[in-house]
Amino acid sequence: MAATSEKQNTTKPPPSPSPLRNSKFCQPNMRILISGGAGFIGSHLVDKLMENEKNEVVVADNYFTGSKENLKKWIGHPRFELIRHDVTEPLLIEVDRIYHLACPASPIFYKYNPVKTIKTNVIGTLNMLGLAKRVGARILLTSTSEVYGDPLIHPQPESYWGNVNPIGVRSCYDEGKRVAETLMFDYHRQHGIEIRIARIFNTYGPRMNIDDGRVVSNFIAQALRGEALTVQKPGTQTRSFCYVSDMVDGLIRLMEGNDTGPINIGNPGEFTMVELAETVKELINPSIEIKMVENTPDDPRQRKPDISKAKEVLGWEPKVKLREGLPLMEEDFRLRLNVPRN
Ligand SMILES: O=c1ccn([C@@H]2O[C@H](COP(=O)(O)OP(=O)(O)O[C@H]3OC[C@@H](O)[C@H](O)[C@H]3O)[C@@H](O)[C@H]2O)c(=O)[nH]1
Repeated sequence: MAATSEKQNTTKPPPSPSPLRNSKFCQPNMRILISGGAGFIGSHLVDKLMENEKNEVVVADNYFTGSKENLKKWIGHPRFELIRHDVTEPLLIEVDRIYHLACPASPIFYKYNPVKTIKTNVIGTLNMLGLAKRVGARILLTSTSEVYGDPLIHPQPESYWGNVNPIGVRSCYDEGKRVAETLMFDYHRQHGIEIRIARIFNTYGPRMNIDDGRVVSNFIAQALRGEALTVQKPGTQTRSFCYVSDMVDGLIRLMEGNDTGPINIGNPGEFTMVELAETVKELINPSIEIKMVENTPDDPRQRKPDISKAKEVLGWEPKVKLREGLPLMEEDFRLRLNVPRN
């Protein structure tokens, strides 16, 4: 008997959040939850989704790394709602879509309280999946390129299983996101939940926290303050940087497309950290120094997305080159650091 009802569960379409969704006479808006919507990528996603008048956007954020400041233009808007909420606690609301972004993403912040980071990834994702199951919502998880660890295959396709240290200082994040991906697929297979998984590669743009600790924000803030750019050794390690508007475009395409993923969303332009420092120096402050400093354990030596799948399945590829995106971020940092252009 139990086996039969379990089998039925996998074939049954997920429940509709409300009878109104199927009504001929009422055309309700699409209600979208964004966990972590007050953060850097989340707030840009809010801006884009709010452009569509058929969308109602609900943000749940605990403000650990996000801030109300990022959403100030929407506070009070009739189609927008902001809830102070930590995803490690259950949330009961009716929504059609869930973008599950909540988790500190900068290594400094996710390593600050690793137990909390893993709880956010595991219990937070369970709670969001529980909500998706109850109300029949489609859920997108923002996973990470860190699931590939220190990759031995380059560039990284989605089929690569990764090279991750399970007991290292980064594992609260990379193993946490790997478990989150597992949970997504288990809920999909076991309960028929509609899932989407994006593997986000390094992303930059306006609204990154000034003291976020990640490399692009560090270098821009240092260049504007006239401080030396701190390249962590050896400086030959590579990353590929995606501008935030391209990232948001990729996430929305993935959510509204038909493929579960995982799909890499990132810019394949690859730079060493020395090259990045030289570019920031040239564009923002040619008189500053570049200094080599100690690195942290398990820093991946190379990272570049293979985006063939995103191109084929989503018709997506990034448009903004690093040399175009850096000045846009510089403008925002100048305003916030109060360093006007001479
Ligand atoms: O001041 C700095 C900061 C960082 N770095 C180097 O820059 C590289 C990138 O470091 P970041 O801290 O920006 O980001 P990481 O690539 O380590 O992690 C990121 O990966 C992808 C996302 O999921 C996350 O946002 C984040 O975890 C590293 O090699 C690091 O050693 C510097 O050279 N100088």
